[in-house]
Amino acid sequence: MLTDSERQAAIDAVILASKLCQNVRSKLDQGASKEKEDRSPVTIADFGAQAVVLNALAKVSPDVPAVGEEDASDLRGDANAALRERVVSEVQALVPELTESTVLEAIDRGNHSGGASGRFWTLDPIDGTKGFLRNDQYAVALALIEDGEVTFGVLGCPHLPIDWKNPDAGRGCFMVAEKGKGCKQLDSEGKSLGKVQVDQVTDPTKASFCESVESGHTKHGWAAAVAEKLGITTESVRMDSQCKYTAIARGDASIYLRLPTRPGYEEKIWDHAAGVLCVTEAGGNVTDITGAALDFSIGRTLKDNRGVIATNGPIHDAVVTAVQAAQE
Ligand SMILES: Nc1ncnc2c1ncn2[C@@H]1O[C@H](COP(=O)(O)OS(=O)(=O)O)[C@@H](OP(=O)(O)O)[C@H]1O
Ligand SMILES: [Mg+2]
Ligand SMILES: [Mg+2]
Ligand SMILES: [Mg+2]
Repeated sequence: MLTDSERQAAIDAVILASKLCQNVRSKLDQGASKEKEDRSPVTIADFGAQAVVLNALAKVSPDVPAVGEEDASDLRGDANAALRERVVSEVQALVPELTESTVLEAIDRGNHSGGASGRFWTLDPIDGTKGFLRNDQYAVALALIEDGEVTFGVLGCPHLPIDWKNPDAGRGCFMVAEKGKGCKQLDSEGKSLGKVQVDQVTDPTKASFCESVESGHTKHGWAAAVAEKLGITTESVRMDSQCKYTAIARGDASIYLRLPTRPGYEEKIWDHAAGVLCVTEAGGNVTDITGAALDFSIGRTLKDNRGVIATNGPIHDAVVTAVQAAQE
């Protein structure tokens, strides 16, 4: 069971980490990022946000481990000295008492392997790093998993319009979902803007759908074929990161398709845990492309699932059927 102090610490930590990300984004240069072994990008903000969140959680729940995307070994050694110094300096601007060694220690708290028993946090310090670097959407995603089930999630979307239809009216949305208690939206000060709900579309031809910007992360051609089968005529909305889950939870869109680009890819638990709970607690449904529930109990990845389909609920079966029928 989530305690009141864990709930508040998690929300505060995601808001603080989002501030760090926005600070870094205002001064991005070539030295602010590097390529990881898998050739994906990581920035000083990914490391800094992981340090800020896992340091805060260590204070409130020291015995609860964490599955985090980033690893401090990417920051150690002489070759990474300049990047490391910038990470520490960004963290200290917000949490002055942290030192280089406590920053690295906090990042390393994310090395847990996950699994089916007990409680652990999972954190994606920046989801959609490519979007972050493009000045586009990104998310700070934190969830609590208890005995293999996602029970709590905080999804920070620092650049997402509070009102999708009115992007000039302010940005920065923080979604908080708790199993059995719904999903609410907070502003960047942590003030509640009320509960959110998925849209009520029951006719798939009236549905709108969203998908990743990056063609390496989802098969755009397959999604276009699904839309055609469903009779959807509006263009897809391409958006980076778990902000797509926010879009479904708030009723900005009805369908999020993440269709595998290659056979061996295993989706990571931190790429989905918080977003999935936001959608289900807002009344929607999330499965893989076969219609099976996502299994967060088997380690750091969703290795028994392929792809993701998130919808408002009533149209879910029709979307799964169309995804199967449109498979190349
Ligand atoms: N091949 C493949 N298939 C599916 N997903 C992959 C793949 N490779 C990477 N990733 C993960 O995609 C995460 C980014 O999410 P999105 O695709 O929704 O955002 S984006 O439009 O690409 O920016 C991204 O998360 P971050 O690394 O946190 O940005 C990756 O974990
Ligand atoms: Mg990454
Ligand atoms: Mg991610
Ligand atoms: Mg990430």
